[in-house]
Amino acid sequence: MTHYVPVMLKLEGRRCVIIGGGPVAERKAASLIEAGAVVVVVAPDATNRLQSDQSAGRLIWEMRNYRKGDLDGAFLAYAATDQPDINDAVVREAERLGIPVNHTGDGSKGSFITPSIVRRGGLILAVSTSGAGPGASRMLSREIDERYGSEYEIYVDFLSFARSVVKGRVQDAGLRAKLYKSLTEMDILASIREGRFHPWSKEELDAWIDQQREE
Ligand SMILES: C[C@@]1(CC(=O)O)c2cc3[nH]c(cc4nc(cc5[nH]c(cc(n2)[C@H]1CCC(=O)O)[C@@](C)(CC(=O)O)[C@@H]5CCC(=O)O)C(CC(=O)O)=C4CCC(=O)O)c(CCC(=O)O)c3CC(=O)O
Ligand SMILES: NC(=O)C1=CN([C@@H]2O[C@H](COP(=O)(O)OP(=O)(O)OC[C@H]3O[C@@H](n4cnc5c(N)ncnc54)[C@H](O)[C@@H]3O)[C@@H](O)[C@H]2O)C=CC1
Repeated sequence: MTHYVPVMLKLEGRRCVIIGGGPVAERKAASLIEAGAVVVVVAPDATNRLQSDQSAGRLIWEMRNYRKGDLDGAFLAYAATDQPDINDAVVREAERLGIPVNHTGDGSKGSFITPSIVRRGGLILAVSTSGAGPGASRMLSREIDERYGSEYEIYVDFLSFARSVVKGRVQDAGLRAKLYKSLTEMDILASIREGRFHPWSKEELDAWIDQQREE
């Protein structure tokens, strides 16, 4: 089995090209749109959702068959047609251009695959079976969805705010490490769950940093 390496891509403003306009293309497009990517769909027909996304200006739909050159300038590519030969040709073009490509009809032919995802704000929990069983990935992520509630979004927001203040204020790497460690050790999640948590103000954080500095 392929040993995949998960990465987190920042796609805002980047051109992502999907060849194909069926339900699978629709699913990939939805997550790219959410990320603020410049989404281009090339297909002679498209699902209702893709069409409404095009009408609303959320994606560009080239209403025609794939042709070589469609991946020019792309940061990421998806081969999502129901035609194995076409999907293979898209992968060949992407490989030639050095663009990461997802082959939706046979994951092992592309250079990346898509996990099933649960999001809680900045927290992302991704599940993949390395292509072995997409349905199983979906099932597992539904279990995760039930297990991890909205408190994680508040928690991650808090961490993001607290760490950015620490980063801006504390030059000493040793003290920064100590502060990060105590942030992770505080039982913030429990206090959010019990309704005891209130987001810290900048002043409260500053006071906490000063207190930790002295200890
Ligand atoms: C390799 C991969 C390539 C890629 O697309 O990146 C791939 C490939 C294939 N999927 C197939 C079928 C199905 N895929 C789903 C669903 C999802 N598939 C996704 C990812 C991946 N699918 C990548 C590997 C993920 C991993 O590592 O586990 C998810 C997680 C993410 C997403 O697509 O966004 C999304 C769930 C999103 C969610 O809801 O959370 C369902 C279930 C359903 O639709 O309800 C079925 C039917 C049931 C079944 O077959 O299990 C087939 C057979 C086609 C055929 O034979 O006709 C292939 C081709 C092959 O086998 O390679
Ligand atoms: N990766 C995944 O999660 C899954 C993958 N699949 C596989 O993904 C493929 C696509 O699935 P669906 O979206 O359900 O298929 P679909 O048959 O509904 O849609 C195929 C799309 O490809 C377009 N197309 C066909 N020839 C084309 C060409 N030459 N150039 C551009 N577009 C072209 C069609 O117009 C249509 O929009 C299938 O091969 C299926 O085996 C299926 C289920 C899940």
